[in-house]
Amino acid sequence: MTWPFTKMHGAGNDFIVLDGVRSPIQMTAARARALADRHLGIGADQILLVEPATRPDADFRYRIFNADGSEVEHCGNGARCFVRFVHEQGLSSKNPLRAEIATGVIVLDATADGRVTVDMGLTCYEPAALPFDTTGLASRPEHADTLWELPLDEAATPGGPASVLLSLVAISNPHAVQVVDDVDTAPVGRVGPYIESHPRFAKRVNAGFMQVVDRHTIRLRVHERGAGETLACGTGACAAVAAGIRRGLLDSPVAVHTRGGVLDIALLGDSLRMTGPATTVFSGTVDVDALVASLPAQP
Ligand SMILES: N[C@@H](CCC[C@H](N)C(=O)O)C(=O)O
Repeated sequence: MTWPFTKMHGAGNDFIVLDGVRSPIQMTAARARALADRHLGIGADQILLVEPATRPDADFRYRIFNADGSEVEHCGNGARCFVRFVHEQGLSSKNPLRAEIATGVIVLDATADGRVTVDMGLTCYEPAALPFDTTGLASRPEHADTLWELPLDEAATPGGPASVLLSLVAISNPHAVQVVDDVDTAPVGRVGPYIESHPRFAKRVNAGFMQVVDRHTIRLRVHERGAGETLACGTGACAAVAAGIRRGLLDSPVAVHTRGGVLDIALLGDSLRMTGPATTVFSGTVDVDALVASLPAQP
């Protein structure tokens, strides 16, 4: 099965984008893993699949698969690349576009300066929305936010703090955000995977580490569920800004400095708007089943 693909990135968060409109694509976890493999495949943080919409109020359906093969609810940087892909491939010239994601419809607007603005859709701060099991945990109110104190395993943080204070945000997908003094020295590589797979998060979680620079500027690193640390995470940037505003640390708009570039986030009423770049890198074709067959069997 040979598929045409386009390699894209949004602030360094990289994607393989597939056109499931002109010919249907059967994505499986094994195919997504093989495509995303950085040594044996094409390499990507996520696979994006553009399909015909299944509801009348959307132009297309937009599906997202993490590098580990799991299908997820949302991807902010990917949403910007989705718009650029649809326009460049001639699938539609409409702007703004309405894209169906797992939890509803998001609105995407390619702006005159070559960037894309995404209205990110529903945001929820209830632990049950992630879901996160709060049984027996200490909580602390901070302005409009509730912080949850998650004990850390000594093995995950040798010599580090015994617990971490998390803001919980669901932007269709789940995020746990903590404030750190300096993102460069934050233990993202050790604590990120620990939080991602903590049993209290039944569907795992994206773990954000936010350094507040001033009331309109943060630095951010995100250990993404199913992909590891990425150069930028769009939904993670929105979650961090929402949490920072609710904690009384930030005011909208906020410039989010990631390792791959800057994302601009504004909170308008209840709605988070993210603006940032979307870049096409190259196109090609791939024999996906030959790729799957060439990979070592999973244990
Ligand atoms: N890179 C993304 C988020 C992709 C999905 C995430 N890893 C999850 O599992 O929820 C973004 O830009 O938002």
